[in-house]
Amino acid sequence: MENYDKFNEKIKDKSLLNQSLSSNLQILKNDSAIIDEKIQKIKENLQYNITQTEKINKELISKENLRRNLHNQYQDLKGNIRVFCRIRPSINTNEKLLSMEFPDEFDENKEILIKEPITMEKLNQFGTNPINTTNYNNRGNNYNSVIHSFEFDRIFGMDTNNAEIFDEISQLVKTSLYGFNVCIFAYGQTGSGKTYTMSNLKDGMIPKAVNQIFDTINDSTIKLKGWNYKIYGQFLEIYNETIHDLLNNNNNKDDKKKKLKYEIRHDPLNEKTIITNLSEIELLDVDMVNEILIKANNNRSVASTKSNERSSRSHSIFRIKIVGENPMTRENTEGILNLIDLAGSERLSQSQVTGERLKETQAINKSLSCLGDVIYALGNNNTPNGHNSISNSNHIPFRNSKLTYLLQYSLSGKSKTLMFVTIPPFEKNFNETLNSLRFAKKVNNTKICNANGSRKKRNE
Ligand SMILES: Nc1ncnc2c1ncn2[C@@H]1O[C@H](COP(=O)(O)OP(=O)(O)OP(=O)(O)O)[C@@H](O)[C@H]1O
Repeated sequence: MENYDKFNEKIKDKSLLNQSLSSNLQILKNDSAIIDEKIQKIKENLQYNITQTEKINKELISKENLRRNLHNQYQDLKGNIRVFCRIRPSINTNEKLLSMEFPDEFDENKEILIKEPITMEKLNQFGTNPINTTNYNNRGNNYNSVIHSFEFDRIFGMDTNNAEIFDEISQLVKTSLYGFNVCIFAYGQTGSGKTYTMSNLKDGMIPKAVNQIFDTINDSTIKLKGWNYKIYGQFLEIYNETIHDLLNNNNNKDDKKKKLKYEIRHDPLNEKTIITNLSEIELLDVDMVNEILIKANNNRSVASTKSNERSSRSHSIFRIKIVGENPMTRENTEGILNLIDLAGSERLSQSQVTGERLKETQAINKSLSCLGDVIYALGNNNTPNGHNSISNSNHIPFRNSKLTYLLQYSLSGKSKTLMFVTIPPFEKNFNETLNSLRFAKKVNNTKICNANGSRKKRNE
């Protein structure tokens, strides 16, 4: 009997335990249902957020593309080939100034008028019936003087400084961040201010352009949009149709011994160009550019006994490669900004020089006229979207000089070109000034496409 009671007691305990367990199980089941419900809600929220992020990313890409397209269209409207004329100031000299007239920067009219200095020879030549005349009062005498007129996109007078000039080209520099190739040339006779415009350490176009590129890529909005950029620099010289590396003095000294060859190689599929063996430096900040400019200048001096003469007789090209990557939008860009200080444009008569000087003269004459021919041919070969096309081109003579061959993909396709024609302010330089302006007029006088594809002819 006692055992029976104990047995009953145990059964009672177990049933109590069972009851407690099943009620706990029920609680757990309820909790689990609540947790499942919460997980489901979190999943739904997550899905909603993913969809929203995808939507925002798509909007971001399309807005970024729209912004880039608008920027590009704005640049297209200004023209794919632009020419700016810059007049150098007269410094510490009593040289007689050339008589020139041009509008101030706010004037719509962009014409420069240059009065031909009167010489007895000219007076005899033109007599009293010149083709293009005006009254020119010189020391009380009435002379008829020829006036030459040229029209450019901008004309900068003697008191314009480099910073004001850079303001005008800063938008163009920006297009290289968007994967465009840009060429900025300085063309003019020796001493007209090409190097001052391009490479002046304080505020030349090279340090200013690099400064702007760094400012833009370090801007927080660019980073927010997901873009990372790397910047690389090369500095080369083309002298007598031969390439020299201005960032590697050993190579220059040992060129012959080591037979290092700097050859231009094109990749037509990707429209990219490399120069074999040429040094390339990753630019990490703007201070590196000043070091590069000083180094390049020293290397130029090593290559020649008379450094000034060498700089006048060769083309120097600062090539900045801007590589952009956006993991958010899975986009990649690569743009090249070429800043080019051309050899002095003064035309030495080939009959008056011999030997090394004759070779130099022929090389400069050939490459500068080839540059003019190429730009002119490209200008007449625009596609309806305003881009120069090589594929549907009539023959464009890129191969006729190292300079144009090297710049083939930077002058055509998705590219922009700007030329500074620099002129000195003196009467004594009149003939060369006229030659420079005529060359620049040929470059500027190309048919260009505006954004809606219609063609207009300039400067007729
Ligand atoms: N806008 C300017 N303001 C002040 N000085 C200038 C300006 N332009 C040129 N110069 C000065 O005039 C001189 C000749 O200029 P620069 O060396 O730039 O000429 P260049 O055309 O590059 O000549 P080269 O073909 O020999 O290289 C230099 O002493 C330069 O500092």
